[in-house]
Amino acid sequence: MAESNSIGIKIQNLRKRYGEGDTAVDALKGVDMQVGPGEVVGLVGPSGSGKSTLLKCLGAVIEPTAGKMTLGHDVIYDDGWKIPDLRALRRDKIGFVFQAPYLIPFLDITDNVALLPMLAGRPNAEARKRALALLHELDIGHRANAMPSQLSGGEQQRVSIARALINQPPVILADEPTAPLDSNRALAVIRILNQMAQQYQTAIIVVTHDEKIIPTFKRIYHIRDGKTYEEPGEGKSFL
Ligand SMILES: Nc1ncnc2c1ncn2[C@@H]1O[C@H](COP(=O)(O)OP(=O)(O)OP(=O)(O)O)[C@@H](O)[C@H]1O
Repeated sequence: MAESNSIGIKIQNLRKRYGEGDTAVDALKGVDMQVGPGEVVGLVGPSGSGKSTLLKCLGAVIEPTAGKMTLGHDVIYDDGWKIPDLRALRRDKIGFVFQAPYLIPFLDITDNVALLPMLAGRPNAEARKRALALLHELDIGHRANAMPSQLSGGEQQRVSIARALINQPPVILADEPTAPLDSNRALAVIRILNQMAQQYQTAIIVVTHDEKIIPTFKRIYHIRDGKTYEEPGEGKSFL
């Protein structure tokens, strides 16, 4: 479990400029955001507002232009990367959940979840044991030997949440995780994300347009033209 004095995610005055000169695009114009351990917040905004750019910066997929980002206990960026091994950072400190589950079709779901710790050098048996325990927590342990194609879309998304949690990262970035799901399954995914956030003290950012889940957030960051604005959400029960 992440230690309790972790700050989750903190972003300060983050800027991202694509290109240079006349054709430069300022996609992030000084973004501030903070998500505590155990908290799930929504990030919503129109097309082109900077959502993907913000997630890619936070996920250490692209380099910001300026500002500061802290994940868990670590300042990862302060006008330059502060972590020498960005691959290890992405593998160990950040969980990703996407719109599509992107499971590996020729591995059973336990190996799909166990793959990251195996790649990090953990013994296979230990990684599979931990994966199985997580699959049980996500109510899908009874299908542990199934191949991804044998599962429904909602079940596959639960497997992808288990995969995001396997290294117990302080942060999970979820990009439209419920878009293809019907209302009940979308709310089930949000319920699971909230439970897991609490249980593992993970800070979770959910980028979404999904009207089915927006009322469930207690806090929402709106992003417009490269700037974020925080608002209380409705925090509706999703049980
Ligand atoms: N690689 C790039 N080079 C130049 N400009 C880019 C690049 N990627 C994004 N942009 C620009 O940065 C701005 C923010 O784009 P971004 O993809 O972050 O928005 P978004 O909110 O995720 O949009 P959508 O909801 O449509 O995916 C847009 O003006 C976009 O055209």
